[in-house]
Amino acid sequence: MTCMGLEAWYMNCSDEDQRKPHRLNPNRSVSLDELRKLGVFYWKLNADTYETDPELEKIRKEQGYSYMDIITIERDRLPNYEEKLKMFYEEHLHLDDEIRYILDGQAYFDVRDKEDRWIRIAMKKGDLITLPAGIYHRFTLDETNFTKAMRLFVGEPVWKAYNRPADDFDIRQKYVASLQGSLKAGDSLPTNTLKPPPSV
Ligand SMILES: CSCCC(=O)/C(O)=C/O
Ligand SMILES: [Fe+2]
Repeated sequence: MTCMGLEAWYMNCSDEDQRKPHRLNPNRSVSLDELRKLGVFYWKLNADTYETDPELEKIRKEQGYSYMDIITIERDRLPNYEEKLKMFYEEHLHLDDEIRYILDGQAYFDVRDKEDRWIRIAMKKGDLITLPAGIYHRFTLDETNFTKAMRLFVGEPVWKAYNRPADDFDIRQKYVASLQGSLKAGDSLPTNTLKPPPSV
């Protein structure tokens, strides 16, 4: 299913090249609503005007995304390309939200659903996505082997990734509790569940 430009689906378990789509047969698509329930949020923007885009400015202000840089992921442009791609595709979590805006090219983010199944999210130019702190996920280029992405962060960026298993982290436990709707009074929610974007 295509939803305002974002397409996501459940993955098969084949050992084929990670850059292939890995769709089930028949395909089983995942809606924006289902992604939102996992704490994954999405905006569609005009990447051609990202330097002056008031809509991006508004999101950054509202969500507190004070930091930004741009990463180009391509064999001859990214230092230690192979090593980094391998690292990005290891299943991991972060202690903070991961916020990425695709300025050019395309790529996949994979996230685990509540039953620990992989969902593949196809990111295209103009897609801005936020993955909540504590969600297990990974990233890969697709068969076009190129993407340019803006990385956004609240405050000073922390890129540290914790590979699975990382279940003992407080943020992981809070994330899992938020999925089950069992947060206790006084617990803080993963950031994005507090600040959902307007519907797109
Ligand atoms: C598109 S930025 C590279 C991927 C990355 O930083 C990360 O943490 C993937 O999960
Ligand atoms: Fe990550």
